[in-house]
Amino acid sequence: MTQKLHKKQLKYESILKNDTDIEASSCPTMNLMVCNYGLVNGLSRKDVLQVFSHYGQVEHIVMLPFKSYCFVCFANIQEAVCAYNNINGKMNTLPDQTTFYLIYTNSVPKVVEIASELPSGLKIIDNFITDEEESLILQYFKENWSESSSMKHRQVKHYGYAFDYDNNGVRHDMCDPIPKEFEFILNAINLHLKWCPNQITVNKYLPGQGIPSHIDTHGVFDDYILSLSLNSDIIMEFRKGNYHNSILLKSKSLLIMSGESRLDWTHGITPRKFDMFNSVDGPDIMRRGNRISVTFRRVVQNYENIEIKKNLYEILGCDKTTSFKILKENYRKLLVKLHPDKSISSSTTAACAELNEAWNVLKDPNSKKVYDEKIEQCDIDTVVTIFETLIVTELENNEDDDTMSYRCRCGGLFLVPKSMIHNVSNVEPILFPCDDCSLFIEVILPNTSLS
Ligand SMILES: O=C(O)CCC(=O)C(=O)O
Ligand SMILES: [Fe+2]
Ligand SMILES: [Zn+2]
Repeated sequence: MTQKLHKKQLKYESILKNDTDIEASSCPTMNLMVCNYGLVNGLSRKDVLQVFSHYGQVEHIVMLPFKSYCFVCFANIQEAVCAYNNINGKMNTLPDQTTFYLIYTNSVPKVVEIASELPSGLKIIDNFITDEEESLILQYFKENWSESSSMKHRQVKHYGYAFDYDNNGVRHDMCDPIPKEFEFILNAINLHLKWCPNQITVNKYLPGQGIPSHIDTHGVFDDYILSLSLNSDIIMEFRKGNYHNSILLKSKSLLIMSGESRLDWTHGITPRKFDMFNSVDGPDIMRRGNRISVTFRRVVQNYENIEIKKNLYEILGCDKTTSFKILKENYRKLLVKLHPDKSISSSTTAACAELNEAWNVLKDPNSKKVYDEKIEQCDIDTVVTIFETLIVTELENNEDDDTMSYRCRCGGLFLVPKSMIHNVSNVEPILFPCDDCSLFIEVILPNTSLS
């Protein structure tokens, strides 16, 4: 065995021992651990069977939620040896032509289900609409789609009120009214909940796209948040503290969040091309299709009086980090473009007033600071969940690479560029995202002062 392969093997053995308290075996057994593939990197039970059943009778397969390894048990040792010799370290016949690294183990872990109990206040009505109704709405979107906001990870369209992603509130500028084609759904919702939404957000997700974990802003929207799923099933992740429940949303189902599930739990969709779910044989994965969701909310009555209008930075074509000089330049340029002396119309007068208002707040460092804090308050609803707080020596040093890393519980990796650790004078801990899920680690730097 090459030295590199041996090193890998030792690493996998220690992960196995750490995670499951199971020992690797130096001589052949009936059990094989696939060390580098599992549910979290998209391996399904069917894939495992396809590769292994070629060499004997596969007795059972143990897939673990959020793990990048799995286990295969044969009826006898000879078959396991045959599989080991033909598969370990060699390219397999799966469409992605991956290479499995295998070790023999003394036993296999007990099957663990993916936590999927509904948080309190959450309800799902399967088949809330019929196949025909689903087709009608999909057809409507096909013919009438114009994006409201181009988001990095999905397409979005709003009706009733425009959603403002800068403060997770709503804007009072132009927005299409709720189309009459949606009326039958509004009626059905009203029949169920005696509640009528006035704002609709449509999200279009391709496989691999998602939405970060968040709580829909309290105060702006009332107690119900509903989501109708169309065209593809998906798993939505609900998190609160250490709890993490994966909830299956089938197409045509209506998700109703209220109470605790709406106010205290975050919800999000991990950007992946597949989802983990509990099949009758145990945890497995399913591939995603193109999904469209229709979110129904009700903007609270007196929200009209709350003073979060259009983002002031956006008005000036810049953001929080823009320098005073550029801010001023932008203001001048926009003013010249808009000034009512040059083109007289009520809309330019309104735009001009808006521009002056933005400039008046942002030109003064004190009022700018107050405004920045107000925006940050609003941003709190986009929750960052910290997986662990670490010091630098707890990270794995990747010798032939300029990064350090740490394994997430989902099987993904937190990558930390070495330059961030050594050349940064920052005294605050820095957050790094998992490349696979919505968690962050917080890294305490050598020169971070701990209070
Ligand atoms: O796609 C979904 O079902 C949920 C969308 C969502 O959470 C939102 O728009 O706030
Ligand atoms: Fe949401
Ligand atoms: Zn993760």
